[in-house]
Amino acid sequence: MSMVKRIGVLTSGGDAPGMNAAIRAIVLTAAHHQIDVVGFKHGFIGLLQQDYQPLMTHHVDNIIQRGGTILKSARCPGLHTVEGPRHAAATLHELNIDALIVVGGDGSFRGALAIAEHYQGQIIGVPGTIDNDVDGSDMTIGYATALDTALDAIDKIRDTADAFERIFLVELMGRHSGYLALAAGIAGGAEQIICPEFGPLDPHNLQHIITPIQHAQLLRGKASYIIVVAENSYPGGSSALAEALTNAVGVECRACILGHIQRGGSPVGADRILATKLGAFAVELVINGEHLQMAGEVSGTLQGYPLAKTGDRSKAIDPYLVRWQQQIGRN
Ligand SMILES: Nc1ncnc2c1ncn2[C@@H]1O[C@H](COP(=O)(O)OP(=O)(O)OP(=O)(O)O)[C@@H](O)[C@H]1O
Ligand SMILES: O=P(O)(O)OC[C@H]1O[C@](O)(CO)[C@@H](O)[C@@H]1O
Repeated sequence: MSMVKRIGVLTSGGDAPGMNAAIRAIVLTAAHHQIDVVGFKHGFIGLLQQDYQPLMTHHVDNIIQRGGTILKSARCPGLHTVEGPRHAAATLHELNIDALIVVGGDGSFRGALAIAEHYQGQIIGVPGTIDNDVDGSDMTIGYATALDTALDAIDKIRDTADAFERIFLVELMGRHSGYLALAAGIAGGAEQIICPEFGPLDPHNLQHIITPIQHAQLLRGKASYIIVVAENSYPGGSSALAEALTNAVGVECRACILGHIQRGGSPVGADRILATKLGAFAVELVINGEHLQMAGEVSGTLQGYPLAKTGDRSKAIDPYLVRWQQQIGRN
């Protein structure tokens, strides 16, 4: 039997579809190994405010299909203070938590590392963010669902863009990464994709965006034209870019910002499976005595990955898709 008696779990940062499935897998796997689970509410805030609840198997009935997170999530400025991580570790010691599992993005893992400076127990991460910008796992929990949500919206925008023969800019989330924008742009048949990995946009030189639009107009006449734009790609966002392009091209451009719609909804099958595997594997990492590792899946194989390296940004957006998009002159 495992020496670990009690595990803490929390969800932190932007919520992602599949976080509930991960919580469920953690609770069910822990129960199988006779390990108790305590869920901390609202991310790290639950550690600072001792806001928690025991998680029994019946608490995770009927949640695998639900978006959001039953534990709630939050960003926790308190953890950035000198006292915050010390305080969080004190809560874990006081409640006899042998290991903490943090479900979130690389920011949450930085928070976990700060707590580890003061905590005697084990810490394991599970990558949950729609941004897919975490090193050490091909996919993060929530990304597949967010991609499908974005596609559903892009397909609908195409209908109205087509009817009005308009240029649309569709802004997708991703903070500072273009995984979602590239994938949704390709799968949505976008005419152009703009994301941070293609280099910063200079508001005074938009010719490389304008020229392909003009070419398309020459070839096809007036027709729908969709540009998928990752957030933070242009000062003032896609609305400002739409205005700049309207002035430059002389065709009315509209911006559509999908925003938090991308974070919601029932997780697709791929996210439920990934979350189940990574949640279960995180508990196994704990039982095996691992510490400061993230449960990841690379090329179909579950593996631990150092938490400290998860934010290194070494996982590039798909180079094959980037090259193809460039070859066909659509970025
Ligand atoms: N350097 C740090 N030191 C201490 N705590 C941190 C640090 N970076 C992040 N955190 C904690 O982790 C929380 C979540 O981080 P962040 O807002 O970057 O989201 P994330 O986990 O990267 O997820 P997502 O990118 O999907 O929103 C922060 O609100 C903060 O409490
Ligand atoms: O909901 P908030 O705090 O505005 O965060 C938005 C950010 O969170 C993310 O959705 C990640 O979860 C980013 O893509 C986005 O930049």
